[in-house]
Amino acid sequence: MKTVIELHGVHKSYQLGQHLVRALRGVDLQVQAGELLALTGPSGSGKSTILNLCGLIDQADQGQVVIQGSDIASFSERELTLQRRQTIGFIFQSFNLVPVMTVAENVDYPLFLNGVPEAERKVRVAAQLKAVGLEEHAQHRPDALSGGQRQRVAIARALIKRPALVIADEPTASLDSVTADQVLDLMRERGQAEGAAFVIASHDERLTRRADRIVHLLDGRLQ
Ligand SMILES: Nc1ncnc2c1ncn2[C@@H]1O[C@H](COP(=O)(O)OP(=O)(O)OP(=O)(O)O)[C@@H](O)[C@H]1O
Repeated sequence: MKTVIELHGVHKSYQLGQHLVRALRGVDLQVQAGELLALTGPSGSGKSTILNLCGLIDQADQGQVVIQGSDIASFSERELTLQRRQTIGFIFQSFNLVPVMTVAENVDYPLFLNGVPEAERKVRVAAQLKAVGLEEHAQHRPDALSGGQRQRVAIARALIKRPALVIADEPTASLDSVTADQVLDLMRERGQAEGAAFVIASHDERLTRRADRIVHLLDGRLQ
């Protein structure tokens, strides 16, 4: 199995006024290709901080973050941005779709940013929309869709660039329970089909039932 992302002895603190908040206190974590990892823990335990580090949005104060064998400390800002664009897909609780773009344009956007030729983009977007069951909504705008359909668009957008890693922050928190089940099944199925590693922060028990592995955080440490 190929390791996609590794955290070694990671510490991260935030300065909050006069206080230093120790969000992570020595975290070791490795996620393999095709694995779905659920990150659980109470509010404030450090889940989002781990997602931000794995998503190369933030950097550790101490310790190493290694993506596909490269320590990110060796990356320039530009290399970090490129790595994020090419290797990592993001799924958010509130979908974060672009409201003035159609469903197809939202899904196409990461490929456009990565400079993929238009003819190839069209084929890949059509295939990805079909895979998430939204081909009939390609020309609709997100506000014409249900919450579950919007999250399917977000899944298609995250997977369209064939990322090694998908980061998801509470992806079912805005969905009713039937829709949440469908979205989770879709993430699981598409993730396995595409061979992407998923790191998902969630309190949702349905997710933890479908995960390959569950890690529990408490006060910035893995239990
Ligand atoms: N930008 C920031 N500035 C100051 N403190 C922060 C910042 N981001 C996070 N923290 C603090 O770091 C700790 C860990 O926060 P984090 O958001 O990672 O937890 P979480 O487990 O994701 O919580 P939740 O489930 O509520 O989203 C908390 O005490 C939080 O207040």
